[in-house]
Amino acid sequence: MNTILTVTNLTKKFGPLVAVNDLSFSIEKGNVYGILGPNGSGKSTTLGIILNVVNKTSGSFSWFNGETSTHEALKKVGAIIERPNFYPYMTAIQNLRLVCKIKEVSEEKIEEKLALVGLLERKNSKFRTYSLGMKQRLAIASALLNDPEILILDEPTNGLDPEGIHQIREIIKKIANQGTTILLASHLLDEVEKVCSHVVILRKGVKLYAGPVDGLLASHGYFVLAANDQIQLKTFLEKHASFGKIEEFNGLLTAYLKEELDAGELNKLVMDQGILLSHLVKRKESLEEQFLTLTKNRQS
Ligand SMILES: Nc1ncnc2c1ncn2[C@@H]1O[C@H](COP(=O)(O)OP(=O)(O)OP(=O)(O)O)[C@@H](O)[C@H]1O
Repeated sequence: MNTILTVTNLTKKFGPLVAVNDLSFSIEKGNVYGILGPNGSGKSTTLGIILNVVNKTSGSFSWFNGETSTHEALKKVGAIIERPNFYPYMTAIQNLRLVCKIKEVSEEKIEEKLALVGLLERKNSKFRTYSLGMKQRLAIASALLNDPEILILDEPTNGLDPEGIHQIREIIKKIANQGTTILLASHLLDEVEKVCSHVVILRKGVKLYAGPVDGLLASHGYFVLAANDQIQLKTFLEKHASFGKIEEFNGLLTAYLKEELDAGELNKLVMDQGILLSHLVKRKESLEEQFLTLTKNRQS
């Protein structure tokens, strides 16, 4: 594995408030990571610490297996953690030339990066004439000028309209497909579900889950059922090893699976018991439902 970042037992306190609480996770090359959590869960603070703009209280983090100093490592990191800020009366291309001078990188990638974010045709327009979405896309182009190993984005679609949101998400996917590792903070479940391969879920600075988005989605799901003899059906399901919790609501039984079982197999199993189903639907919990379950179970 090619590890880009390792965070170990990271804690940040602001006075009595623990903004990040004993957080550990790692980032491997080529994946798209989301840090997901509601407002105030510690996402921006975590990004600030790994980018050396916020001091940690305890714990550690190490870039690229600790092969270089953090200062050197951060030259291989592209980050947008604030609202895009460029000179309003300068054009996109003039602004990016200035960024190249400041970052001491060559200007040769400017047009390529403007094309990547769909701004090549507007390269000679002044920054002040840009929409918020265009400003955000210019910020992404700017962060990519030195072909960083990893791109870090804090709430990249905040404040954008649906079209702007869609454009940014498509650009993030395109950048990821070119092999750049991405870490983004978001409070939007569907954003993480649509864009990320991996997720770290935070609540009040505490990690609730870290791993593949698919892993979180790979619960075995549940059946919603009704039968001619509901009591017999419930008794059968309670005894069957494939099922965990069984709930009854509005004349329907919800039976949560502990292992894979498809609807056809279940139908046959209950028919063999002489039970006739009048309702049979198999569903999976959405990421949102799983997220709510996770956070509900940990309420302090
Ligand atoms: N400089 C600071 N001084 C005091 N408290 C702070 C400071 N920065 C952040 N906090 C607090 O730390 C907690 C985590 O904030 P953080 O901004 O990291 O959360 P977040 O998940 O990024 O949320 P948001 O999306 O709202 O920014 C919050 O309770 C916040 O009020």
